[in-house]
Amino acid sequence: MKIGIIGAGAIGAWIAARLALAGNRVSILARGETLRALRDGLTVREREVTERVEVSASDNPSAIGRQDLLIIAVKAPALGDVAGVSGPMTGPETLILPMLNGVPWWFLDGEPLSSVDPGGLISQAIPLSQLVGCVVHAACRRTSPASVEVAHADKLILGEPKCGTSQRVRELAGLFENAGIRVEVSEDVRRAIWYKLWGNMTMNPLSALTEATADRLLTEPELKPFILACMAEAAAVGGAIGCPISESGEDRMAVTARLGAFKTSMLQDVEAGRRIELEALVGAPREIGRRVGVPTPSIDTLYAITRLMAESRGLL
Ligand SMILES: NC(=O)C1=CN([C@@H]2O[C@H](COP(=O)(O)OP(=O)(O)OC[C@H]3O[C@@H](n4cnc5c(N)ncnc54)[C@H](OP(=O)(O)O)[C@@H]3O)[C@@H](O)[C@H]2O)C=CC1
Ligand SMILES: CC(C)(CO)C(=O)C(=O)O
Repeated sequence: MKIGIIGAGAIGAWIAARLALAGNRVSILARGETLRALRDGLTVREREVTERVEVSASDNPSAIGRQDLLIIAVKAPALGDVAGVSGPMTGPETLILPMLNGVPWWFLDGEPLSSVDPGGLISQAIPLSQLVGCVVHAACRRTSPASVEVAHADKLILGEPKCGTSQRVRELAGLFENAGIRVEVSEDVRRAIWYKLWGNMTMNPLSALTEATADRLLTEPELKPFILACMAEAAAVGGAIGCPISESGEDRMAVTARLGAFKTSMLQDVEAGRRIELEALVGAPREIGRRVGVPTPSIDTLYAITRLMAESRGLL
C-alpha cells in the first residue's frame, strides 16, 4: 500500500515513523527545514526508546504521485492550502484520513461549514465518499524538524463519517495496529469527535488568552462558571446534532485536571507565533449552534475575545 502523509509535524511524524518502521511505503509532503531534515531520516522517541527510519519526502505532490491512503496531519488553518495541492496525490480510489483536532469541514453530512471551509473549497477537493473520520488521542511534540517525541499514545478512533464502520475502516485499523498504534473502531466517529472537542474548545482558547497552564485555569474559582457555561452550550449543540455528551462538565474538568500543569496546543501555537485553530475549535461549534437554533452566548464571547487576541498578534 502506498501511504502519503501531508504534514510532518508532531502527529504526522509520529504516524509516518510508526508506519515506515512497520515496513510500509511512506511518502511525506513537507517543505523547508522539515523537508531538508527528513532527507536524513525520521526519528521517533516513545517510552524511552529512540528509533530512526528512512522515509521518502518531497515538496512536490506530483513527484509523490497517487497514493492508496492519504493522511492529512496539518493544523486546521493550513487545511485549505493542503487540500488545494493534494490533487496529484489522490485518485478516485484513494482513502483520505484527516488527523486534526476540532470540527472537520464535513461534519454536517458534507454540507460545508463556512467557519472551517470558507467557500466550500475543502469539500470540493476532498470527496466525502473517500474520507474516513478520525480522532487522535495522543500527546506528541516535535523536538527538531525531523524528530518527534511521543509523550502519550492512547489511541486513534476511526469510523465512517456518516456513522457505522466498514471493511475499509477495519483494514485501516489493522494497518495502524500492525504498526503498534492502538485503534478503536467506532460506530459513531462524529460523537467521538464532538466529545474530544467538548474537552478542548474551552481550555485551549482560555489558555491561549491567559498564557496559563491548564491546572491554573481549572483551579481559578471565578472562571469555573464560565468554563461550565461554554461546555453546557457545546453539549446542547451536540445533543441537537446527534452527538450527545453523557458526562458532566465537572467530571470532564476533573479528568483534564489529572493531566497537571500542561500547556494546551493552542497556547503552544501562540507562544510559537503560529496560526491558532480557533475556527475548528470554537468558530465551528458556534456556527453549528446557529444552524440548529441552539444559543451559544458564552462560546460567542470566548470566540470574540480570542479572535481579537489572535488578530492583534497576527495568529489567524
Ligand atoms: N500534537 C499533538 O499531541 C496532538 C495534535 N492533534 C491535532 O493534530 C493536528 C496536527 O497537529 P500537530 O502535528 O501537533 O501540528 P504541527 O504544527 O506539529 O505540524 C503540522 C505540520 O504541517 C506542516 N504543514 C503545514 N502546511 C503545510 C503544507 N502546505 N505543506 C506541507 N506541510 C505543511 C507543517 O510544516 P512546517 O513545519 O513546515 O510549518 C508542520 O510540520 C492538529 O489539528 C492538532 O490539534 C491532536 C492530538 C494531539
Ligand atoms: C490536551 C488537550 C485536551 C487540552 O485541552 C488538547 O486537546 C490540546 O491541547 O489540544
